Amino acid sequence: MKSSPSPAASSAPPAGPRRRARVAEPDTVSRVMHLLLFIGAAMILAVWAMELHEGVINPWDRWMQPLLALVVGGAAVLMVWRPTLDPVLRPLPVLSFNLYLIVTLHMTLLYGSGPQQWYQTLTALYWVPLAYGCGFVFLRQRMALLVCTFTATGIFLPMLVWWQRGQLPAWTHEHGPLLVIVAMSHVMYVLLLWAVIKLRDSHADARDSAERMRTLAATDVLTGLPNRRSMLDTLATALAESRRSGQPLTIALVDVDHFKAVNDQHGHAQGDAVLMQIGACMRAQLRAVDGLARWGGEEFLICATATPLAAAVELAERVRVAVSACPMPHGEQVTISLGLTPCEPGDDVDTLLQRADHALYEAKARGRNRSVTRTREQERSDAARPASMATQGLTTP
Ligand SMILES: Nc1nc2c(ncn2[C@@H]2O[C@H](COP(=O)(O)OP(=O)(O)OP(=O)(O)O)[C@@H](O)[C@H]2O)c(=O)[nH]1
Repeated sequence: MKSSPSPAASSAPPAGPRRRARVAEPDTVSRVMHLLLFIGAAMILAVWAMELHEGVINPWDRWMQPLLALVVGGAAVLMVWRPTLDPVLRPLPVLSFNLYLIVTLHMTLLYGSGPQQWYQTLTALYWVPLAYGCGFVFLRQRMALLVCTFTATGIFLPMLVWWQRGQLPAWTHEHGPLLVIVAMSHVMYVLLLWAVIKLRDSHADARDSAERMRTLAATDVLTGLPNRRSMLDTLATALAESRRSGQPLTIALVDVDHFKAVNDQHGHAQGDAVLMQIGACMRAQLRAVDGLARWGGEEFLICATATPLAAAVELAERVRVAVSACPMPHGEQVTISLGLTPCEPGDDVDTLLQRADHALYEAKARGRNRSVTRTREQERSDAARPASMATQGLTTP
């Protein structure tokens, strides 16, 4: 046993509040998208009603706009009603909106006339950047880029060709350059949106890998349990919480008995497998709220929150019996020793660990495969007496 109270405990950073994942949950994203679709459908209907009321609506928009509102709103309703349909239906409103804009623009140019033709062309062109934005919000990056390119080409190419061929009689010489400028601005919109989405994705990637690094830094590679650094944070938090709420807190330092012999007789790889099995076996005996960490080497630490010493002794016994009954990869029984100590007024992480270590030392000294408790009172009276008369903690079995 190489057990020592943690000098690192005092220098450990105080446990900070757990960071909340900043990446939005998928259902939050979906909810926002559904809301956007409902607002979109309402706006299309509002535009339709206004144009109808003002008498500036095209004959084809009389039915195309309500149809578009129906598709957009209907898709939103279906997505809310059946969330599994969400990924399938997501492209539908975007594609319909883009397609509608292409069709209404061309219909306007082919069948509209006079100033109304210009009004309709311009109003449709105003909405196109919104269609690009929807593409990047609702679709995957590549798909969005494809849809936007298709929409921009579908809108501007025929217009430029028709203008070039003089097939747009109401258009003067200036309309051509104007059209080219608008087309260029649309290319810029799409590129800008694409850059923003790229940036957002790379930020999300950076956040994910930072999160992964944090998890790795707090996890023991062999057992998958929290490591010593993480447990020091947990202890500091649990101690502060215990002081604040007055709830009891007990910790137990656990050491595998004669583990060196396992390594020596069965090899280091089997030793590793035994440690993993012990970790899993102990974790299965604890409540989810209890902390269990690989403290180092063949040592583990249990942090039993809201647990008085008497209950922790029962818990330690349960863990000890479970480990000794647990089938091990090398086919032999393995036992553990535990040193328990309750959190008492005036304790900090260091004093707590020190007492647990003393208790563990005593468990080893008394023959191993047992748990021993140690309180502050015992520490004080031991300090006051000669070593030969030191009091002994509660011990099992
Ligand atoms: N396989 C393996 N062995 C480890 C690991 N970490 C520490 N050990 C071994 O654990 C053994 C601990 O031995 P000791 O400290 O002498 O204690 P022990 O043999 O368990 O005896 P007691 O604790 O006194 O019962 C050493 O042989 C270490 O090499 C590990 O990650 N994997």
